Amino acid sequence: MSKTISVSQIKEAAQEAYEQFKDNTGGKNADYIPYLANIDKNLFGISICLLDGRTITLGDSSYCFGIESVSKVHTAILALRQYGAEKVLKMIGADATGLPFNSIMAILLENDHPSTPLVNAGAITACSMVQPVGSSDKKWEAIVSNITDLCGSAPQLIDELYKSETATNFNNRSIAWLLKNYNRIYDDPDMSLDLYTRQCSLGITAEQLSIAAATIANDGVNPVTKKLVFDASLSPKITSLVATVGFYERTGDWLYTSGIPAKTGVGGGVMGIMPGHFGISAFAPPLDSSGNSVKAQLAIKYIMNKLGLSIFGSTRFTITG
Ligand SMILES: NC(=O)CC[C@H](N)C(=O)O
Repeated sequence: MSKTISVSQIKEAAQEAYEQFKDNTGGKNADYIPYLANIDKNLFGISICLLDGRTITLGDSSYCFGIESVSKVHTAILALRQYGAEKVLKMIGADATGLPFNSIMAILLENDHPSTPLVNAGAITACSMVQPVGSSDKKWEAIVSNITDLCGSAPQLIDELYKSETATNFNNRSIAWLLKNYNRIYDDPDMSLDLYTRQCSLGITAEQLSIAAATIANDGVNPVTKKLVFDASLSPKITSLVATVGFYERTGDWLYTSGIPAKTGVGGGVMGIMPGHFGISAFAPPLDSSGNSVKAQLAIKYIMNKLGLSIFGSTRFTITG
């Protein structure tokens, strides 16, 4: 089957989602990172980036919030760019853990690898892999420049968030050293943890995340800047990582109900990839018990279902207008 979807239908679906969920009061801000507990819980933005570079934005889509775990996708891409798909599979893995994002149990159960770059353990490992190994400053430059390429504009470090997170990241410190115990940290553990914490503290907008998602959906070419960010062969690898574990222990429920691979962060952002068609992002701080934004989930699900889209469906669709 094939069908055509117009840009105005996409805009209408996004507008309806925004209206329908903007007053939803479900969920609660992350409170284990003090900075996030104090963010205005009413913020809500949606952004869709089409592969011709146009963006459809609603609400607080240019509000700069903590990227948090969505950055795991970006740095996984950097590791893939620097090492290639096979080495990333060997050095980190590409499996679901079925457990919360910060699980120590997951490492103990799988001590042969940290499972995936999209949970805390694998993301800290990915930071340890970033080249040049041994230089914190140069590694940081590479991380920021990769995120800038993907988003088409630079993220801004939220210093208060970085301090807040550094002062409270005891669980992640245990993860870094446990990984060291299993020879799964490829640089200094404290430096790798600091890079991970800093990248989570980068401020980003929903619009920027939708552009990054569209770059993945567009085989590595940023649809806004037209820059080739990564080799096209990496796109399906990235999307498969996101599909497998983007919502941690709730990933199956998410894919089943939304039909789109997406990655969440405790800052309230969600970034979804519709390969060959668009990138979508929504942002709202209150989270469910797994650390996934309640309103962002509702909005993206609504848009996908309203448009009748799913990466698992056989319908081939074209966007027109
Ligand atoms: N799920 C998330 O967004 C978690 C990110 C956060 N920086 C942490 O490591 O706990």
